[in-house]
Amino acid sequence: MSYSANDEESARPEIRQDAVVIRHAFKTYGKKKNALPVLQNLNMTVQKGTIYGLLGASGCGKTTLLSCIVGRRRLDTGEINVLGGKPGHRGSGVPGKRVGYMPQEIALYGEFTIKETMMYFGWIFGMESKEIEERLQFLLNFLDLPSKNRLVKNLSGGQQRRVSFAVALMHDPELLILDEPTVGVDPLLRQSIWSHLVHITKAGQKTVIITTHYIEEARQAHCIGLMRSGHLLAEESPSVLLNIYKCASLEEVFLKLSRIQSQKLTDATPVNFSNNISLHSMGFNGKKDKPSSSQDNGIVGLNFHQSKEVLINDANGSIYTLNDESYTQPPAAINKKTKPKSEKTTECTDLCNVTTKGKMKALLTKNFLRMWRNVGVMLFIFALPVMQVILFCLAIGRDPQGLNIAIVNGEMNDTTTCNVVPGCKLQNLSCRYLSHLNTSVVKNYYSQLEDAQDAVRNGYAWGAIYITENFTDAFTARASLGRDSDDETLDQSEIKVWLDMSNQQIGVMLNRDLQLAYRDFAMSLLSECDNNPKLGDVPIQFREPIYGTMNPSFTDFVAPGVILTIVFFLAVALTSSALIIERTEGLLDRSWVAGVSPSEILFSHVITQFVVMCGQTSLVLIFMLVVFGVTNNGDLFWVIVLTLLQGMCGMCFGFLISSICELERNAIQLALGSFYPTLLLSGVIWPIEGMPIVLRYISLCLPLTLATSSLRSILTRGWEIVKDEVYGGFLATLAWIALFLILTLLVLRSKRG
Ligand SMILES: Nc1ncnc2c1ncn2[C@@H]1O[C@H](COP(=O)(O)OP(=O)(O)OP(=O)(O)O)[C@@H](O)[C@H]1O
Repeated sequence: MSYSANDEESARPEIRQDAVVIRHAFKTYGKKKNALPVLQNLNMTVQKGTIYGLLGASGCGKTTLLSCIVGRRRLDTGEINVLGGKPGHRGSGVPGKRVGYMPQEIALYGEFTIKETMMYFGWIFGMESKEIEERLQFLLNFLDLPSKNRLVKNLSGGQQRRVSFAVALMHDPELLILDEPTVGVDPLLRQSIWSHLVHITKAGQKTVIITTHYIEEARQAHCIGLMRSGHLLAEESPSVLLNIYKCASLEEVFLKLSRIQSQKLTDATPVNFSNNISLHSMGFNGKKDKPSSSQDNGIVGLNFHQSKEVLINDANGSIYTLNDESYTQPPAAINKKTKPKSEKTTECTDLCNVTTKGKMKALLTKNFLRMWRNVGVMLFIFALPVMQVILFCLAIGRDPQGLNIAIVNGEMNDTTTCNVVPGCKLQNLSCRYLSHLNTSVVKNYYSQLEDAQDAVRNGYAWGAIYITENFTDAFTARASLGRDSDDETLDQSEIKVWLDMSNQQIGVMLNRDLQLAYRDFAMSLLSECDNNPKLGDVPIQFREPIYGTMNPSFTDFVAPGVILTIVFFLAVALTSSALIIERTEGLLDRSWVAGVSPSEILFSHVITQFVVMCGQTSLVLIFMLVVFGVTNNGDLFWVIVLTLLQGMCGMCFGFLISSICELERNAIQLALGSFYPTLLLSGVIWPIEGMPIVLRYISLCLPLTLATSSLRSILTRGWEIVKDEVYGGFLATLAWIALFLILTLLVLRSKRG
């Protein structure tokens, strides 16, 4: 036998306080000018201690209305009063623990067990673990849930909905808002859910607003709001509705009212339906609402009765209208004193405000537990920076080896032997020169210049070298005659080179090596003959450099930027979808309604990701500086601090992306899209001094640029923090962190409203 709220009707006190009062509510999504409002001049009154069934076709605005009641969204215009306060206002307790909200989507963490789910929400509501355990046991039995240790993702759809329902019931809230809780639930359990709702409202302290597509089950509600296209067509107790419309089912009532509304829209004239009962006509002052301008324009508002209505003022002060003799029962839900109370909440005591500490405990546990449950992903997250550093150090900055050179040496008897004559012997000087070419070069001998050049043309060699058959004589004559040397002597004493300069790095390196080989050759010869190798050297003396080494490596130049880029973009990757995943699964909404603020959510993610980032930063620095021996002449402390700060900066940038983007793929595109411009413009792989002046200024405005040059100065120059180029990088990074955080909070707040 069904247990109906209306069975309790007679036992109820007639005058009740209002739990929810909404007046003249308008709400539009998107651009207000062109869009049709989702809520249109909607009035609603939910009495305390009742079940209010909100019924209506899909898309009529039920969820929107509920989200305004729980403070998740704001009305464009109109007034809303929930539990004596305005939702979203400090001290109202809404959103917060006064409300239990079950959204339409499952909105649960799939990788949590039922118990962990309850613990998370229980802590957010400020409950003690023991209290949560007790409540959990009751809910497991009541909702016929499987073992509390089962993972939510492994439950059936119906079981997941029941867990979601259990979360809403967890803290025994004053106002329970349930968006289709009985979808996918078997009839027996559906009945027991309704019985429970009737039971908890019996004492008059708890209020339930419930939406359902099973219209008939709403017969058990104390009051029903029939909604269509953003209007409330009727707001009455089920028995009164059936009585007035002389229908056998609520479904019929709804169809009848819908037809009337459609007809009115077509006729653009007021419709007086047969019995002329005012179903919903009271304003805050207990008088009939003045027809709104929309009604004047022929859009149906709340009042179907435009005329012939009789206002009844009963002995209890309740006001209702009646023109139907068959109507005997006074409407239970109409209260004369429906004016919303002052925004200052009267009932929400300090107990309503759960401390940030409790919520942070819940949020941090949740974040770390999620990581732990995805341990494979976490291992990858730590392995990734190590792989990147190893690949960078192995693949970048080393001199190319095994470069083929095609050599035609006219002084050699055949193409296979080139005898170096040691000491001060002026014989086979070409071979002596070639012996100074370093080991990165592979010498291939050819007899004809044409063949050597063809080898370069066909990609078999990076350069062709041609030495004449009189090279030694001509070279010796040139050295002894000096300015008196004739052109032929000068020409014959030259080593002629044709390089493949299509690869700038290899071409420049071969150019350098060929010239260095000549310097070594000349110095060794003169040291043998004149005992003074300096005569053979170029007359520019490079003394020991003030910073760096005589042979600087490209790795040392790029490493600071690479360290920061790896840490920055790993943090971006880690955080750029963090909020989106929660938002798309409805979890963020649920946490907000439970009373968690955007800053608490953001802060909990910052702490969690910071821990991960510390691990990543340590690994990057250990592999860069210790394993691969990248130069560090500075203070390791400041290197660590700057790297961590850059990680923080990347993390905050990720949060900003995450808060802006609705879809994960958009966030990924934005994160990836920002990678290359940042890498190219931040002076990581090329000095910004080489950029056009405009780009240079743009470069200085990027988060990595000043930090990179700061870290480079610490590592290679060993500069202290007091140097402006060094602390400039720290200050710029801090400024970026602050900017990203502020923007994220602003975006989150605006989306919450
Ligand atoms: N975030 C949003 N942005 C734009 N339009 C939205 C948004 N949320 C809802 N709407 C639109 O507002 C209207 C009402 O949606 P709402 O979800 O409130 O309906 P509903 O009555 O709860 O539907 P259902 O019973 O199917 O859940 C729909 O036309 C929907 O497309």
